Amino acid sequence: MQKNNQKILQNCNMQSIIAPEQLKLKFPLIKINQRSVEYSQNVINNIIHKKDPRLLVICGPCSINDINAAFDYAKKLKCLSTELEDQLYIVMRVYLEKPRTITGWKGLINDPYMDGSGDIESGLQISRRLLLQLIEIGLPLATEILNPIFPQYIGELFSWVSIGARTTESQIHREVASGLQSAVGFKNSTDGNINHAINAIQASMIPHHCISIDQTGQICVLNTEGNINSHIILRGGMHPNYYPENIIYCEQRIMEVGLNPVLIIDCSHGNSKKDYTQQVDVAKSIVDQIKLGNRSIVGFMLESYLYSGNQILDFNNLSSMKYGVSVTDACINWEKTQELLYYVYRELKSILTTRLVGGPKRNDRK
Ligand SMILES: O=C[C@H](O)[C@H](O)COP(=O)(O)O
Ligand SMILES: C=C(OP(=O)(O)O)C(=O)O
Repeated sequence: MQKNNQKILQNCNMQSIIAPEQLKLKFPLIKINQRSVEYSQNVINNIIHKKDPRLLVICGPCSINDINAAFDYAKKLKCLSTELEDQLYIVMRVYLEKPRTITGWKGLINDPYMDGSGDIESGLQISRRLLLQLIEIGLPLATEILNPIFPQYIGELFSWVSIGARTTESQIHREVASGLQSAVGFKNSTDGNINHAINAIQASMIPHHCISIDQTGQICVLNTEGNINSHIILRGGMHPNYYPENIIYCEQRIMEVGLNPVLIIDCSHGNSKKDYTQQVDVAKSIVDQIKLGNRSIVGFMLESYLYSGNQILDFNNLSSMKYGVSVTDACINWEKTQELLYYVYRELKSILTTRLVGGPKRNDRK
């Protein structure tokens, strides 16, 4: 038997943490809320399969850095989502892990105190408690899965998940996706390549056998069932890829592998050329394309927070951080978000409900 802290890899030490079932005992998902997560997973799966004509809107801060700000944002989003729910199905972005291009803060789970101490056990506890509170408000939640073990702790709380541009090509992430009940969006790669995401969709649709941990924390083999709710997210790369010619190219590539095209457009990242204000133009282009008859776009993503822009995270001066301003990618503010979603709602009202009639159903392989 190895002792907990005995060095296995030479350049690290180890520390045990709480098992998933212990965390869930401390912060249980009560039956009524479990039903509401399952309900919203179903709604989203129906949108992906074009059985529900509403547009999926995944909207929220680039990362969750402050529980109170997340909560304030969620309350506003809930009111708006209730108002617009006959046309738009709004899901809150609750991103708790951040993949970094080189280095940087890796999110609430990995470093909850934002001081580099990396207290992951506290990160998991704080995150699970927050997620339960957000579900209690009545919002469906979305996240990016980065660490393949974390879904064992919090995975059942999300109604939609993403595999990011930096991990779409990873077999491990495709395996995780194949074991999830919720829809999974695979981002195109950071350079704009869409083939990795299309490969990932196909890989995640079939069953896999892979190593993970079980609810007791014991290492185990997972036998996954395959996920028929996988789809692509166009997030741009070296150039934006939300223009009609990009959409048509992507639809054709997806059809070539025998699937009906289902696309979500990320208005941020490469599509906004990293200028958060341009998210509005991307969303407006999506509206125009839908009005002109596009059937493959089923939703879009926005990076939005209470206040606009972003700020540099200074580990040594946390007290000077501004409330409700992103510490990772820049976001549009709440007022702009609201204005934009009202615009989308107004422009698409009466179009969305009819656009899917006779349209291709995603589920049927061609
Ligand atoms: O959405 C978030 C960022 O684009 C992603 O985490 C990469 O961030 P970085 O390039 O600042 O590391
Ligand atoms: C990291 C993100 O996106 P991408 O993987 O597209 O860079 C994100 O949406 O936070």
